[in-house]
Amino acid sequence: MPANTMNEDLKRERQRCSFDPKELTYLLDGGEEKTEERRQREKFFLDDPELSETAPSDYLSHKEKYEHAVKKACIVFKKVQQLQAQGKAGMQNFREVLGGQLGSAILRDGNPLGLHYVMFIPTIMGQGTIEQQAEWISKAWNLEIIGTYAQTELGHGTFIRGLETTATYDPATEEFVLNSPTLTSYKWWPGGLGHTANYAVVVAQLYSQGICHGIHPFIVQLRDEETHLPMPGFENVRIPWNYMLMKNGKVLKDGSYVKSPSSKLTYGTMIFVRVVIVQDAANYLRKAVTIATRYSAVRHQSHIKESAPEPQILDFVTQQHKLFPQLATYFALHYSGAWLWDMYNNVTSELESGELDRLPELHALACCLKAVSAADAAQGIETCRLACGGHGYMSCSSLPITYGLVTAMVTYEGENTVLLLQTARYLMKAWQNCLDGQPLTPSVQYLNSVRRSFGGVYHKSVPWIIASMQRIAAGKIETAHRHMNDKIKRGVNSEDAWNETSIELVAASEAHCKAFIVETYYNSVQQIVPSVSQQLGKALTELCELYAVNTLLKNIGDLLRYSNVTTGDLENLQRWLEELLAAIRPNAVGIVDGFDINDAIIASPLGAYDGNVYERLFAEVSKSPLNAKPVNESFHKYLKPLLKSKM
Ligand SMILES: CCCCCCCC/C=C\CCCC(=O)SCCNC(=O)CCNC(=O)[C@H](O)C(C)(C)COP(=O)(O)OP(=O)(O)OC[C@H]1O[C@@H](n2cnc3c(N)ncnc32)[C@H](O)[C@@H]1OP(=O)(O)O
Ligand SMILES: Cc1cc2nc3c(=O)[nH]c(=O)nc-3n(C[C@H](O)[C@H](O)[C@H](O)COP(=O)(O)OP(=O)(O)OC[C@H]3O[C@@H](n4cnc5c(N)ncnc54)[C@H](O)[C@@H]3O)c2cc1C
Repeated sequence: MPANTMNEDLKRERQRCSFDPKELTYLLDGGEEKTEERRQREKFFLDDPELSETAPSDYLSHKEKYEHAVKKACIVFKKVQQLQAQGKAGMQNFREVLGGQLGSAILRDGNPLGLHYVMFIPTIMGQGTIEQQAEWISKAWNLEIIGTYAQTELGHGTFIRGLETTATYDPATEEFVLNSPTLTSYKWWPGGLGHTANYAVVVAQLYSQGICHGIHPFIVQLRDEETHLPMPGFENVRIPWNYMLMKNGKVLKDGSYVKSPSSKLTYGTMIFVRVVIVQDAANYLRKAVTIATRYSAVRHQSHIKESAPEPQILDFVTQQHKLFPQLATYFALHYSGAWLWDMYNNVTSELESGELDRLPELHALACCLKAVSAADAAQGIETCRLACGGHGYMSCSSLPITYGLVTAMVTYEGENTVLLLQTARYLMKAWQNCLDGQPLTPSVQYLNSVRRSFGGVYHKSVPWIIASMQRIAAGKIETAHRHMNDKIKRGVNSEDAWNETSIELVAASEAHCKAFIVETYYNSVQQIVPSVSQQLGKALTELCELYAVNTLLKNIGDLLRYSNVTTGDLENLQRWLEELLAAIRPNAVGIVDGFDINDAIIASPLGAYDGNVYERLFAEVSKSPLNAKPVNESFHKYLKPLLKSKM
């Protein structure tokens, strides 16, 4: 590959960008100093020869992939420890390096230590007493033990009250006896459970004095700390009394049970991971859209005008319509995720002082935001893949693997439909409160004002779109509430009525979440614009407008159903969409440059900063062992005899 050459199209794109991409980078990182720290941190890991790929892992066996992953995870861990010793890394960096964008670039096939940092340690922090934290956290932090989070069983993932593993307290020995007696009670899915972890937080039904007290977390040793041999299986495994995490519900030594202030505090780790997923989904989407945007600026194909040369495919408006909403969606999820993270931290400190009031609202928002961000990021990444034509299908483009990672988010940490129904539960209560004149929490305040007016004359502004989306959400919430209550009045019991109305409940929940995202995104941009250059402010505003217009236009049916919008208004919206695509076009490459994703994290010949797509693609395929010899052995073994026999 020619060294140090920059693709001419990308050079031109960079010259025409109206703002300085560095300004966007600093904004996203939280300042120039933070950008420098991040870049140094990335360099520290990515420049390590032991961590860089010698060959793409696609050509390794399953076993080899696992072994490479463990080796790299250990190197990464030691390097994080070095940073820690220099005061340059904390828990957040562990998560970033071991689970986030940087981690997934180093450990392309998954991180055997991921659950240790993302769930095992956070569960001990959130569910353990001070003494338990003191005992376990430092061991876990220093990797003297390796943990995972074992909740899901072969028979149950969603319905955790149905878990079958039991933990029965034996006051005579002051131990819990854990049992997974059936095939369906096998712990199934926990990351690292197979070969890596030697401890787990096991979620089990607690029995004491003959009474079941529901699910609780227990620390269980899985493997010998020296030999790593598995401990005897899950039949009557005894663990000491203080291995039950007892910050919330407790069993006293005599076996009496002390209830938690809320049984849902046991579900705290799930809220934490859902909150983290929103940011993570956004980051994967920005990686995919960086690849597809740079590729679309370099790739020339077909004609717009017969008389002109083949254009960059980014000049096709349909291509812009595929990619620019993904750029905007990244920002929408980024700002909503940041908002949710703040709320999570505030509510968590309130919980520490015994205030539980805001937990239901946090749960409702975390559920729908996790569901919508995972689904939209997955769909957006798939759109980016398709936007790269055949080359997007290639594994080396990194788009299929990125899609694979994000589509898993739709299922884990609460399957999306199930989570949207949790939010719907909250919305049904909110609507009832609204009807009864009861106070509403901030995220559903809009129900009051929308209930008073279903009107609103079109004007070309994001606030009009927010009001329209709130109208749609309120309309859907009202419809689902009314239909469910009609059924109940006709004698259907409330559980069946819920199930029969669940399509509308899920739709109401999604609409509520989309309205929340647009509003949060808009408010964030409004706050940012005065503090950045006029050019960047304009670019950020255009993206926000695009997200709002495009989201509304994807819901034309709902808009017609729940508002007094006219067909003329819809035409105005379509024109606005097209104007925004044209306005964003010159800045598209600048925006993805502003994301400042290191080429080693991009890991795609289609999306490198220099735009040498074809040279890099060629170099990539030449790494395949299949291309090492001109004739593969299988020709002599199988094809040749077959060809001969036909003669
Ligand atoms: C940079 C780092 C990147 C990190 C990226 C992450 C990578 C990690 C990779 C993989 C991790 C994957 C790990 C897992 O998947 S672990 C397993 C996760 N499992 C789940 O999420 C299970 C989903 N199921 C549930 O959450 C629940 O069972 C349920 C669906 C909510 C139903 O529970 P239950 O039947 O008990 O509850 P009800 O429906 O009856 O509701 C009762 C009331 O409780 C409220 N509720 C429910 N959950 C919570 C909660 N978490 N917090 C607060 N309140 C909660 C619910 O709203 C009801 O309230 P009400 O007032 O209406 O009665
Ligand atoms: C990659 C990956 C990693 C994971 N890591 C872990 C881990 O580390 N630790 C761990 O404990 N678990 C882990 N899990 C398990 C994960 O949390 C569960 O798979 C998830 O919670 C979904 O549960 P399920 O598989 O039982 O799906 P199911 O609940 O069986 O879902 C199947 C279908 O039934 C529907 N459904 C179920 N209940 C309802 C309902 N009440 N109303 C309407 N529809 C419903 C769903 O919408 C879905 O369409 C992981 C899973 C994956 C895929």
